[in-house]
Amino acid sequence: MSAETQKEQSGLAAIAYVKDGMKVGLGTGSTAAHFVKALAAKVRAGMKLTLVSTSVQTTNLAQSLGLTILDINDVGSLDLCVDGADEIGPGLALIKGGGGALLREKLIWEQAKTCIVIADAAKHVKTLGAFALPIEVEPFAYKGTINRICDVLAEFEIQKVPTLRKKDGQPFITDGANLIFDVPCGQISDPTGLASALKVTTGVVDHGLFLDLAEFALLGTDDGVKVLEP
Ligand SMILES: O=C(CO)[C@H](O)[C@H](O)COP(=O)(O)O
Repeated sequence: MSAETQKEQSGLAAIAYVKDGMKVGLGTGSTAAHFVKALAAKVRAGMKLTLVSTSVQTTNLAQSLGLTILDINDVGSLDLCVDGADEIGPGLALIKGGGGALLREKLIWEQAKTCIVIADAAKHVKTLGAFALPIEVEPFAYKGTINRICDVLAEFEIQKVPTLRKKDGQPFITDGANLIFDVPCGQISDPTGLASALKVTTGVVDHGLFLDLAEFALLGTDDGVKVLEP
C-alpha cells in the first residue's frame, strides 16, 4: 500500500471523532488534506461545525471545498484539532513543520481540548531526529539567532548547521512572515530539554517539537489504521 493511501486511511479514520456542533482545528499537509476533504463531505451532508485553520494553504483548500473558516480569535477554545506530523516518536513526541506551518499549528493545537495526529506508517519512529527539525526564526538579525541556536544544539551534542529553507530558490517565508531553518539533528536524545532551550532562545519564534500535546495518533498501515497512545 502506498504512503498516500495510508495517509488517506488515517485522515478518513479521524472523521469518526468529529461530532455535530464541534469546534475543529484543521491541520496542514497532505494527510490533513485528506481529512479536510472528508470533512467537507460531512458538512455538505448536513453536519454543523465551527472550523479554524492552521495555514493559508489549508484555508484555501477548505474554502475551495465550500467550508467556512473562522478567525481563531472569534472562536476561542476548540473541541478538536486533527493534523499530520513528520515524525511520531515515543510518548507521541512529534516533529512537525515540514510544511512550514508549525507556529500556527502549535497555536491552534494549544487551544484544542483534544489533538489527533494522522499519519502514514513511516512517520512512526523509535527516536526523533532523522527528519530535520524545523525552527521558525524572526528574520531581523537572523544570523545572530542562528549562532545562538548552534550554541543550544551544541549543549545537546548536536553539531549540525541549521539550513535556511528555500522555495523556488528564495527563502521560504511562513504565513507569519518568518524564516525557517531546518536542523538535521540525526537523533534527539532529550526532546524535552531541547524544546525548552530553543523556546527561550531570542529570535526563535517556535520550533517543530510538539511534546505532550497529542492525545492519540491514527497511523495508516498496510494492516489498517492503528491507534497509538502516549
Ligand atoms: O507539520 C506539518 C506542516 O507544517 C505537516 O503536518 C507535516 O509536514 C506532515 O505533512 P504530510 O501530511 O504532508 O506528510
